Amino acid sequence: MNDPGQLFYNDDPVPVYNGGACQPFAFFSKAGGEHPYLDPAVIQNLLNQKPPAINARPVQTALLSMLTMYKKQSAKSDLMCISETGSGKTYAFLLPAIQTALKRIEKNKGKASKSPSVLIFCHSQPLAELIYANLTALVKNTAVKTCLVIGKTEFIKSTEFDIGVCCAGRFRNHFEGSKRYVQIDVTKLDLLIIDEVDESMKCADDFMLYFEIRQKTSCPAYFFSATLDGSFSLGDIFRDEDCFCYQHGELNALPPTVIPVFWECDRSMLPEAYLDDDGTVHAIPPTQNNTLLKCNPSDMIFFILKLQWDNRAATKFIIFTKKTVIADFLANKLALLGIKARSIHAKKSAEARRRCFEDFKAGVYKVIVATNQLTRGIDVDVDVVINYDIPTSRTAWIHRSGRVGRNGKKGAAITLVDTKDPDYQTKAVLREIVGGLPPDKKLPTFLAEYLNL
Ligand SMILES: Nc1ncnc2c1ncn2[C@@H]1O[C@H](COP(=O)(O)OP(=O)(O)OP(=O)(O)O)[C@@H](O)[C@H]1O
Repeated sequence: MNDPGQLFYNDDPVPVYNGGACQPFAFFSKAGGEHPYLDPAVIQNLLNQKPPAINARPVQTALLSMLTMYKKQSAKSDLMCISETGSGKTYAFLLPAIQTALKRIEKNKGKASKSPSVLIFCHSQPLAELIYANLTALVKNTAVKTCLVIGKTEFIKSTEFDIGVCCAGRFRNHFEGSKRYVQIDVTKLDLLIIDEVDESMKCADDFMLYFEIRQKTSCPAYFFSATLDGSFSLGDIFRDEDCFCYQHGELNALPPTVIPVFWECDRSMLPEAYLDDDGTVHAIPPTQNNTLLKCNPSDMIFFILKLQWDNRAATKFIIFTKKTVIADFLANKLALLGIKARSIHAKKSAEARRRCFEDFKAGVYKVIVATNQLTRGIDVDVDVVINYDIPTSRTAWIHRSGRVGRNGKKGAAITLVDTKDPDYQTKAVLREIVGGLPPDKKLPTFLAEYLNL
């Protein structure tokens, strides 16, 4: 977290306020003094967060520096911002978004704008809901009007808002407009923000929408992600002739706060953990020096949870799996074994997801079983991530595992590996995952043998 990262303007490294005597952005609140960029109400809202945001994270310092030290250039230029999972990118783009909207409101002398000043796009509804919750908390007691434009909600009736948080599919209806859908005018946009850019650009329809928006406006666009693996095209959407880039941490790697762990499982083994007729849990605790012996993956998860709880090592867990049906199966199996768990995936409503997160925060459930839809951007306080299966790409594994080790806190990411899995693709992804680990990371023997390393 002490590493300030590096800001570039047209490939040249440029300094940011990162320490020494001159650090107006290291703190959001300077006792007795006005912040050089942020509105006092927004600062108060940052301080009211739980826990309060008092110090700016490096990515936030860099962006605020860019907007003030290089005001003329940043008024026109795009930004590509790559910073590790959990490093604070959400506030890093929300703060400029809010200030941009406030500037428009001031220019309009408080009169409502007929079209948005800032649009923030992200690839999934749960992420949009989370960003929107952060946004509404930060604009409290300001004149900024916000709007959530995502599927499975009512169509918006008015375009008189300043900042919209959107998913491309629903936004398309309002972009084109019709008798049924009010049309959002993007020609007056002041700032376009695309979060999880590498994921968003992989979908052809989303890509086309961003392309069309960029054709209609000359405003700057900011792109954010923790990964950028080259498996997608930025096309003309990122205007790289005059641009800023920021990077914090190693590209496409886990932050050092995440400890990756690999455990061997065997899908063909019969269940060992079961509940008998009188409700007693029978489990053969397969441990040896605190390491689990091989068993089937759902039992493995039960034993991992027990081991961690018995040793008071961790309290809250998120388990990832590729399939909705497996997420439901695992949550049910854990519940049968007396562990309160909830599954959360695309087939659940926004309201069910919101309740699940609230209950999880309150400690009603200690375990969430999620699908890939929750892989990116989701910020819940967990100690351990368990990868029940190997995801479809190394970047997905980084994002899944990056749900721990956030905001400077340490956490473990356990990946279950079935060495009998015949799927060539899974093995190839695992090889990429292992290849991207720090060179001094010691691999368990079973994994090194399985991958012929
Ligand atoms: N300045 C700050 N002070 C205190 N907490 C902060 C600060 N900035 C961010 N946080 C907290 O750190 C956590 C991680 O931030 P955030 O979700 O923005 O990370 P991210 O970089 O977007 O991660 P990901 O790539 O996984 O989406 C959040 O809980 C957020 O509230």
